[in-house]
Amino acid sequence: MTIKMSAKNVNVFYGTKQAITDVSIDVDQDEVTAFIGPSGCGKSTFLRTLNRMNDTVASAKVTGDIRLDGEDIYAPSMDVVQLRARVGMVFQKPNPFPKSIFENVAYGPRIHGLAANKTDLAEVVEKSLKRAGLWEEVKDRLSESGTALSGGQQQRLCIARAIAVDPEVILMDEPCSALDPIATARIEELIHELKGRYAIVIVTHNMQQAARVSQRTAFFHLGTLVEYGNTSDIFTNPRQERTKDYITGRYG
Ligand SMILES: Nc1ncnc2c1ncn2[C@@H]1O[C@H](COP(=O)(O)OP(=O)(O)OP(=O)(O)O)[C@@H](O)[C@H]1O
Repeated sequence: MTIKMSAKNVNVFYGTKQAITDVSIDVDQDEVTAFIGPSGCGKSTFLRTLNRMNDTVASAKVTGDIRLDGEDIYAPSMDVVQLRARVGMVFQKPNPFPKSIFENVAYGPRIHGLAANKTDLAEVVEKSLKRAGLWEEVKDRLSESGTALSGGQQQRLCIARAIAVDPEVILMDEPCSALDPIATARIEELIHELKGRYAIVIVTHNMQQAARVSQRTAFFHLGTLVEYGNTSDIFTNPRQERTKDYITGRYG
């Protein structure tokens, strides 16, 4: 295992309420990691600690140690804008900007100074849309609004937008929950294609999806990490009773 991100003894509080208790986990560079668990167990909260999205919630407080390639992402010297480019995020509901398809993808590389000129920028946009599996569908209408695309296309546009700034890690928070089965299958295929190039962490409610897309699975319950291991072991031979109860549908 090549560790890309490492979290140690992480706690998250919303005001006085503790949402995550003492979670330690390593995220593999080359594999897809799934976070599963019943509603409210803290999957999204923990995911958001990995690129400091919790900073945007006034009541949220994070303690513990989280590292990206060994670098403390909560260090005062860490540039959070830069961090969120390195650790990109795709949300539950596709959220393209109300701008053209081209601009949705070009925005990040432009503000991060990743393209020297217009030609360069157009290349980055094309490469990102290709990598997100959307290019063929949109290449003739790049100036149309991103919000006019179908839900599944919008989600792939959001993935292209994350890819455009050349991230190292992509966090996906239930990326298919607003999509139909065909659009969902397309995103799952895409996750397979992106694996290896980016470390990927996906939160999902859907255990079949976790089993299909991930190689590592973390099971959360009541704000704690109950079990973390190879996806095949978690689903066929869990060590913890609570994991077994969850995957056999006894609760959740
Ligand atoms: N902004 C917030 N302010 C206060 N409490 C919050 C906030 N966000 C989440 N929580 C609480 O933290 C706990 C964990 O929530 P979180 O959304 O991380 O769980 P989850 O496992 O992702 O759930 P779901 O699958 O339903 O999205 C819950 O009790 C939730 O009510």
